[in-house]
Amino acid sequence: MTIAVIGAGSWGTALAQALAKNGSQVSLWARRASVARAIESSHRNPDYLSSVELSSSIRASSDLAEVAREAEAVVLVTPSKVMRSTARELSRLVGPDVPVLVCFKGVEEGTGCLPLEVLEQEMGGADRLAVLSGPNHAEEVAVGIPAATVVASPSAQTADLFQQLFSAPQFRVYTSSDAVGVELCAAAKNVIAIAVGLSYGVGYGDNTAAMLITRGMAEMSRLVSKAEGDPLTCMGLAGAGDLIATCMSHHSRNRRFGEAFAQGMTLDRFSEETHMVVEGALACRNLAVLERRYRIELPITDVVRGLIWEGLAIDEARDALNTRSLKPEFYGI
Ligand SMILES: NC(=O)C1=CN([C@@H]2O[C@H](COP(=O)(O)OP(=O)(O)OC[C@H]3O[C@@H](n4cnc5c(N)ncnc54)[C@H](O)[C@@H]3O)[C@@H](O)[C@H]2O)C=CC1
Ligand SMILES: O=C(CO)COP(=O)(O)O
Repeated sequence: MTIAVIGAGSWGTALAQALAKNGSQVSLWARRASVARAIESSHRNPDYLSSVELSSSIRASSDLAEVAREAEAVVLVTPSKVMRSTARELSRLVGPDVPVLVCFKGVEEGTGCLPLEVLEQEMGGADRLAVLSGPNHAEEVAVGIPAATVVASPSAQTADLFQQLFSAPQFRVYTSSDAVGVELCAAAKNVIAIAVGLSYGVGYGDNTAAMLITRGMAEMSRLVSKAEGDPLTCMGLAGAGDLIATCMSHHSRNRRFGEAFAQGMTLDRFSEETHMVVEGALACRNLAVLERRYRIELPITDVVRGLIWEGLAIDEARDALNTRSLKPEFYGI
């Protein structure tokens, strides 16, 4: 099949490579023409995963129309903040039955819409849409270190298609019908990873990290239940799996940002220096819409938002969490 991969950052590059190694012809869209040209001429992405030699079945271009024209399926790997504008542009370029897979992680600013909701509004056809998420650091997937992931879609046929396209001995792909659960876990876990990074950054220990991860799971479970996802998804690869990988791995930009922020780094400077996206920094704001809509408490998400965007001090954040009213462990789930 000919697959358009939209976004040539770390994850787009790794997924393009995975598809090409499985026999697909990949057309990779890079926002910057210089990156597309470099991939065409050297079979390496100069800015992301530059040590990985890319398959000759990957062609790159910065012209979205050229990349999308022949596509039999589309894989979206831009930052989440451009989900709607990208979907709108693609709706004019790809046919109404072309399957589309979301691989970015986040919810829409202002509306709290989940990615598949936004895509359905802009491109139509819920059954052709799917989301892929799991404990998958691009740096490891790109070099074939064993990993597993989940593809969720309202349509079993669409989930099966993407499962087939990506499955390899070193990359095990499960399917799920719970797209809502997978999308919410993907957005929420990045916020918790920032909290864990912050906690290590101020010198707290492994007990604190485990507390944040486990109570972060409670927040994810609350969100997923209220949004009528399947709470079991929180126990799976897209939930607990990705939460653990992101909170514990030094590959994680969210965790690294949290550590750096605790030591005085700003979000703008981190983004400028790394040229990488810190999805949790936006998600902590965007999830507040859902927190209000569902009348649930997301206390860790609240303090991360307070720290990054509202001038909350670390000591105030610690106290805000640890002086909450005492309650049974599984209250509100
Ligand atoms: N890196 C990873 O290991 C994984 C990343 N993801 C998700 O994939 C999505 C993309 O992240 P990465 O590939 O890691 O990117 P990255 O952080 O490695 O690089 C940023 C990418 O975003 C592009 N970009 C920046 N502003 C843009 C704009 N206005 N419009 C279009 N593109 C723009 C840059 O050109 C670059 O390709 C994020 O939602 C991330 O959470 C998901 C799983 C694993
Ligand atoms: O989603 C990821 C791993 O599954 C990547 O996490 P970071 O964006 O924190 O690097």
